[in-house]
Amino acid sequence: MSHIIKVSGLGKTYKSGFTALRDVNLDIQKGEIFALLGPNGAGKTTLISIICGISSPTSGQVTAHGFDIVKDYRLARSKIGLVPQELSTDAFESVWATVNFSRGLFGKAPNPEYIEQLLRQLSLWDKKNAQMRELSGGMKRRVMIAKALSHEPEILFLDEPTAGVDVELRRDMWEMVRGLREHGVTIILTTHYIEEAEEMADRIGVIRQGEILLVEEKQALMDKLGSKQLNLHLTSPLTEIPAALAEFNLQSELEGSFLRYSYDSRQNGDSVARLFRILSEQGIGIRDLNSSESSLEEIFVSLVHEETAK
Ligand SMILES: Nc1ncnc2c1ncn2[C@@H]1O[C@H](COP(=O)(O)OP(=O)(O)OP(=O)(O)O)[C@@H](O)[C@H]1O
Repeated sequence: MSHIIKVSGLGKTYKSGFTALRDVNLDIQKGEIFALLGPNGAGKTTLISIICGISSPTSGQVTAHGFDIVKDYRLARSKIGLVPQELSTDAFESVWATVNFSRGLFGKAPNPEYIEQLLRQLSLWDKKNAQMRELSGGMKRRVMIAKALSHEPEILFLDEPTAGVDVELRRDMWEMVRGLREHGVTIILTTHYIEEAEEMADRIGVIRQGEILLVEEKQALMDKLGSKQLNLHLTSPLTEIPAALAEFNLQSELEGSFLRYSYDSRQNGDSVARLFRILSEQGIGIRDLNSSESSLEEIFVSLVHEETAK
């Protein structure tokens, strides 16, 4: 896959003197769903605002579809749709009018067929003549997405798309975003919800205090999520781990009175049962046991915490 957005050495210091982004480097691949995770104030909106040309960078460079977002602003911006955090529309405008108006803002010729297809895809077609004030919160959000896609961009930014949205609607949104991806749109979303990133993203980026801490395939993070530890408290300490147990890569702790077995909970098959069988064959008694696992949430919290402690 080739990249559709390239962020290089991006820095942002606001007029107040506050540095919101430091040396951010990020490639977004064409056709992916990328989730940017980070606590409040981490710099997510600042980063999106710079890529979308709303705010200017202090240093570094961003290209969208090969166009520099400062030097070739119009061309770069024409490739991007943005759904901001706050919903802002004219209450008395119809859905049809407001979406067509957004398209016009990009200097694009009217294309009623495209707008119809868009509204159908977002399950808004039967509301096309409704005024914005007559719509539910979820429908308003979908109109914001239709507005963002009205000029046929290839990249869609969703800033906190499901903040304050109920569980059912959140699932609908996820479904819809997946549908957009199937239509070839590259999607970058920011979220506070780990679950949302787990559910939706191909890759996850974590940002904290203006710095990107990690960018990883979701699957790789899920593999960490699947990692489990089984801690065995033995009846009597072992001086060494018997060769018969070598396949388990056990760690011996507290002078042999504890054994720790780390395994992938999704691919472990019957390894725990086998471990117990061999322990019993070897005459190794177990006084007590417990197991623990790491979740994406824990990985995220510990990453963010580590940085705070620095
Ligand atoms: N115009 C501004 N002038 C000075 N500081 C600003 C300005 N806009 C944002 N900041 C600061 O920059 C930091 C990053 O803000 P930003 O809105 O990018 O964070 P965020 O990750 O989007 O947060 P949230 O999850 O709360 O939306 C914050 O500390 C914020 O106070």
